[in-house]
Amino acid sequence: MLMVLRSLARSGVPGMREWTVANVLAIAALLLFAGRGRIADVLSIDIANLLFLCAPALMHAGFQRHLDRPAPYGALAVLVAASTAALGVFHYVVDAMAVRVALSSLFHGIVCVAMAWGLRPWAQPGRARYPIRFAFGAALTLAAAHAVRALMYASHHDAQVTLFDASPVNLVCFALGTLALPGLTLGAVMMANAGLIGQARYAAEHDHLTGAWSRRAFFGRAERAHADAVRAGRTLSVLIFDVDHFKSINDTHGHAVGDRVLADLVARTAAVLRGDGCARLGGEEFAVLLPDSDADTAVCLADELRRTLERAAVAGPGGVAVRYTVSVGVGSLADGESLANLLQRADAALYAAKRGGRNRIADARLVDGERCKYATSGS
Ligand SMILES: Nc1nc2c(ncn2[C@@H]2O[C@H](COP(=O)(O)OP(=O)(O)OP(=O)(O)O)[C@@H](O)[C@H]2O)c(=O)[nH]1
Repeated sequence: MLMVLRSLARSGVPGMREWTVANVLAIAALLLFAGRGRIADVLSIDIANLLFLCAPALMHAGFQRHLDRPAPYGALAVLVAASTAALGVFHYVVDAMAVRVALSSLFHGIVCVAMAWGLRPWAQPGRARYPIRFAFGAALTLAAAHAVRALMYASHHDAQVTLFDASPVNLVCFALGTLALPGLTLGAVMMANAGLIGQARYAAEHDHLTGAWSRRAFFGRAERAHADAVRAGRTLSVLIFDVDHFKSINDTHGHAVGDRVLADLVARTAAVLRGDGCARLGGEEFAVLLPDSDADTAVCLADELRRTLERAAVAGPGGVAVRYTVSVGVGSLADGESLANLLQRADAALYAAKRGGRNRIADARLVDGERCKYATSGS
């Protein structure tokens, strides 16, 4: 497990450092426990117990950080310190191993309950479900097992117990101790992997600058929307639009202001056309799919968008308001039409709107070769 965690060390996944240190401490603790009788008691009992308490505490801190929550280091440190002090009392004042085992299990049980509560799957919207459920189940199982173990040892506190007797109880506890951290770590690695896959998918499907769908995602979504519309006999429209004279905005106000215009355009488009979201096809060209919208509705929405953007402004150098406009091509799916043809007609309509003077929309139904018989335009 440690090697698996090491392979993910440079992934930048939040919580990875805590999970790795937890595993190192647990291994060190188990080695010290195994040295009982051969090395000093302070190492094989006190230090080993301390490290063994720190391991689940760090696992919990790692899960919290992974879930974008603050790690409760203060509370965990107090709990570890109090438990270590109590373990010290039952070593140096009254040497009672059963009580030490019960206390250690009580600590593990409490931390595992806190861990399970932090991982509760119903409070993690937007995360891959299986890894969260696995880690939650592992934490809950461990909490229950430690609770049983704590009760068992607490009720036999006067019995002479050693951890290395081949009794059934010890075997169960040994199996628990061996599988506990790997089980939690497996959950952590699954969550880390799911997070990395999610990030990679987001990066592939979104434009970094504006947050709009990427060109690749747009074509995937358009294919699905087209297939749905054909199968159900429903309408489908598409808007393709482009910032007018964008080069001159860049040249006049700088590239950073041009970037701001693109981000502003995407945010405003999302507010006007809630539908499928805006996609950046490249440069300053964008598209929006409008499922269940016929041509007339799409023309109205396109004009609402054009008017909204015409009124918009972003801050330029020295606080100057930089305005921009768009030209829009509107295409609506005809009977039996392919997606490629629909997009090609919407694109042709966009260029008709550009030729018509910009800051206007052109309806693909009315574009005939080089001529566009109909376009709505701004002032
Ligand atoms: N700031 C910024 N500029 C970009 C980005 N991508 C492309 N551009 C610029 O967009 C400009 C596009 O210019 P043109 O294709 O000539 O189009 P235009 O000036 O908008 O003219 P029309 O479309 O005909 O109205 C180029 O200057 C590109 O450098 C970007 O991500 N950020």
